[in-house]
Amino acid sequence: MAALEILCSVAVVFILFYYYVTRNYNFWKQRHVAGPEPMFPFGNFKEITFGQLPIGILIKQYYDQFKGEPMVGIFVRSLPTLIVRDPELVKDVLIKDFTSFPNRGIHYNTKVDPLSENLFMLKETKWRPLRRKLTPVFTSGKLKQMFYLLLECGDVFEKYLDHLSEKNEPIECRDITAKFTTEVIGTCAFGLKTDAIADDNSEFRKMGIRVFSTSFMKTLQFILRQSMPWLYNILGKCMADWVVIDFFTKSIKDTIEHRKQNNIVRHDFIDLLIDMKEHSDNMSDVDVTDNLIAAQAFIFFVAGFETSSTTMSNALYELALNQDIQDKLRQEIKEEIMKNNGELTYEAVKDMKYLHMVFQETLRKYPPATVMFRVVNQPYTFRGTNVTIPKDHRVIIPIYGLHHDPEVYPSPETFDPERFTAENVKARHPMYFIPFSDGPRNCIGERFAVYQTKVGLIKVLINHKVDVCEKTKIPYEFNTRAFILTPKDGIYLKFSKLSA
Ligand code: HEM
Repeated sequence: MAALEILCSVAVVFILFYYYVTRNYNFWKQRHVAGPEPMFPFGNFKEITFGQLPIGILIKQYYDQFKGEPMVGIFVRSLPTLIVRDPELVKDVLIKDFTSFPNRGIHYNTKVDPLSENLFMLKETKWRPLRRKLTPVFTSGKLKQMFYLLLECGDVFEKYLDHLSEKNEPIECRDITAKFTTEVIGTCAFGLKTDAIADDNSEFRKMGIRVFSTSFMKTLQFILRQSMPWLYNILGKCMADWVVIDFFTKSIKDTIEHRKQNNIVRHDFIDLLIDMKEHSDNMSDVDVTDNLIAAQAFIFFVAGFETSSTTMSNALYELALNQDIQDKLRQEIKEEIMKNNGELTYEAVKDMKYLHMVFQETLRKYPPATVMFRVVNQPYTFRGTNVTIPKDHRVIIPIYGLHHDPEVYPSPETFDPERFTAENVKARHPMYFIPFSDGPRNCIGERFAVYQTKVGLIKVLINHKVDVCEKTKIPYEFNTRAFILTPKDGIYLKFSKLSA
């Protein structure tokens, strides 16, 4: 009898759970939006739940499957979510109708994680004044002032490469490029000499690895934060990585104190953040505390080092596979430096047109952020359609799908910088190339990323030839669990010093 009761209870719980998860599965049918059939209990996210595919690649499969549709309705487990395919509608979401889509829908709680009070996570009311204050930090004028810091890091990197290439062994590019970008961001965002390039025990490098490592606890924390925010608010503090939080908070607070006491001016992010604190007028209800400053420096570090280092590694990988492109690029680099009296200046980098094409093609083929999320803050009808989504529903911008659309980029897996001649760019809808996104909430660090990545590439290519070797995986597999598009294993290449 007891067994029967238990069985009945289990059946009732299962039926309730089934009903709860599938209650919305008609959502897109009712709105006549095409999409794949959802599967209980994963919706259309089975591969993500089991870590079988990177999110951008799964979304690209739906993008390809529903060719010709302006949008595709899917279910993130039980949550109706819309993939926006049509580039005009993408433009509406990101730019024209931004007032309806200002948020990414990431839950955060500063009591649980003090560094979550950052530009990437904040909701519109706090985000707007902060973004307005931080935008001048990234102007070309400010970047020009900071360029000498990039060069200093570039010089250390170049020496390190000389030393490594002498060993004549395969070099793991993801590691060396991450050391370079850690040093750059550490220098610019924290005002510290991180020793990330030369010292394998650099604390900043260790923290960088720790922030981007994947673990069961991190996945659980992410799922909890997004699916059960109330429970995250209770348990999140125990799950947060306090080693990372304490390290970054202390580093930034110590630096600010040291600068103030010694009247140090370096024209880097820290100076600009201190300035923001001292002139915190027009910040409406935002209280500019040391913690808020630390959270911004932290997000510059997190959003800036892995994205740029992965881009550098991917560019080197493609250049090793395409020696003609590498030769042409090196030729341009040498010519532009010669034109500037043998110096690598901000202007010289700006004038390297072919480098820009290689950089863009790298980001087309390997966009580090493969999708973007937005949450609508009021009922919204997509232009030219009868499709209305209610407040608080999510949309996905399929960056990887758009970048790999064969009708826009024939043979999308071929690496071809010529896709980015001025003429070819003009002939395409601009929303088919959005590695940094677009509109008011795009990547604030775009300009910085461009220069950091280019200086790193120049420093490698000016004196070294990069080749594939026996350890190079062609093609390489993607890491299916990381949010940023990264290779599963390292990118091993051979570096040979060129004669002067
Ligand atoms: C190749 C390098 C990079 C790529 C591909 C990249 C891409 C992106 C993308 C796609 C977004 C989301 C935009 C959206 O949702 O519309 C973003 C946001 C952001 N990125 Fe980057 N990023 C890069 C480097 C950097 C760097 C170097 C920094 C800082 C120094 C940075 C700081 C940020 C911040 C703070 C945000 C949030 C902006 C906001 O919400 O207002 N990123 N980035």
